[in-house]
Amino acid sequence: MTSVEQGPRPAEVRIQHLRRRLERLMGVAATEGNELIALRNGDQIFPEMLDAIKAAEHTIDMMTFVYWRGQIARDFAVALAERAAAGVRVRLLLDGFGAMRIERDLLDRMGEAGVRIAWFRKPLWLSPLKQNHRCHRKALIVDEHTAFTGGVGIAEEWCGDARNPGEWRDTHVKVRGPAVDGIAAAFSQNWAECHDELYDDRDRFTEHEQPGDCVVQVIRGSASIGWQDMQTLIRVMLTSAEQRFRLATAYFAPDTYFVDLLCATARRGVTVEILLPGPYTDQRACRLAGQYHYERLLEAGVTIHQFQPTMMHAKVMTVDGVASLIGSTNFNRRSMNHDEEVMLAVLDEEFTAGLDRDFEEDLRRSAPVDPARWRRRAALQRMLEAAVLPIRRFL
Ligand SMILES: O=P(O)(O)OC[C@H](O)CO
Repeated sequence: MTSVEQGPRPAEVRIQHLRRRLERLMGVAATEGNELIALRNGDQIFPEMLDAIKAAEHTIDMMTFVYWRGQIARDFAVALAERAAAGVRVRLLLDGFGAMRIERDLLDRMGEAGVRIAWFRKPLWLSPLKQNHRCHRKALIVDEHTAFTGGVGIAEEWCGDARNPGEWRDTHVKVRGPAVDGIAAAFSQNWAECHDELYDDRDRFTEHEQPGDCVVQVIRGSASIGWQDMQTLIRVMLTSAEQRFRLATAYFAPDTYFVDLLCATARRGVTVEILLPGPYTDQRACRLAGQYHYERLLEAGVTIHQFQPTMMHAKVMTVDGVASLIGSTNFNRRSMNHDEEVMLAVLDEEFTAGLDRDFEEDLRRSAPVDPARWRRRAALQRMLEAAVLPIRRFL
């Protein structure tokens, strides 16, 4: 680890060191020549995804944790069904828990059009041991050369531009280039568990072009007992930070290891900024589990900001303005221990600067948690924080 006292090194040197560190510790080669476009909120995300689906000529693979209701849920179903009816191979992988609220008629319509739909670990069909391990990845891969991943779910909550509580704040990314393979593999890994057919003659397996400049490593997290790759990835990013570590997450409920690591990172002089949901969150127990740790984090110098206009649902981390993580992983035990996840490690100053600008814009619509006021919080709040401790490993 480089000590903060040594001062900043040129960005390209840090990027190269971080790249090699990640490649050797994760065992996954980074790819070059990727074009990445960050998409902010449903207004940008959904039209891009739907346009890509409508332009598909060979294959569409889509996986999602949330597939709920609303016009956007219908728009996706209609677009997928239309392409399947036109002869494109369309595969849709739905998490058996997260997508339970999908409307029956949409499933029927897609099925009749030829969309191959598979359910990942439908709760009642499984042993209790597997039910805790969900498919939380969000990925869309079109014609093997364009992919999307990030935080978005397919539901009306994600529509709009985070203007009010009905429009959640999220970030997704559109990827072209060799990194698409890693995202496609995240789909294939989970699809293989649920379906006999892994590929067919509509998969062309053609080479990727290099349409951009981004270096990207694609990391998959899988349910396991013991230490997980997703934990290693975040640990490397935190321990590599020399100046600034930023985290935006929907669900903040880490184990004590990661709380300690955040504190240690701040204590060695790195600016650690955390952006979390404020008054609007759909999982209060998870928020309480995270709030249990606020006092220690604030004492260590970590700043915590709560997003005010609506639910903050993005899953983004940036390091020193040179590298970023974006994907499906929340900063909680569920993402780091229990669920299938996919995260892009992007080693690129320009892309990271865009995410940092978004972060700063979000901060302007957030309220900081004041350490002195937090220490004086109500006894009831403290009791609620303690009350969720027994279930925190599932949050
Ligand atoms: O799990 P996420 O981060 O995809 O968010 C969806 C929520 O679980 C819905 O409650």
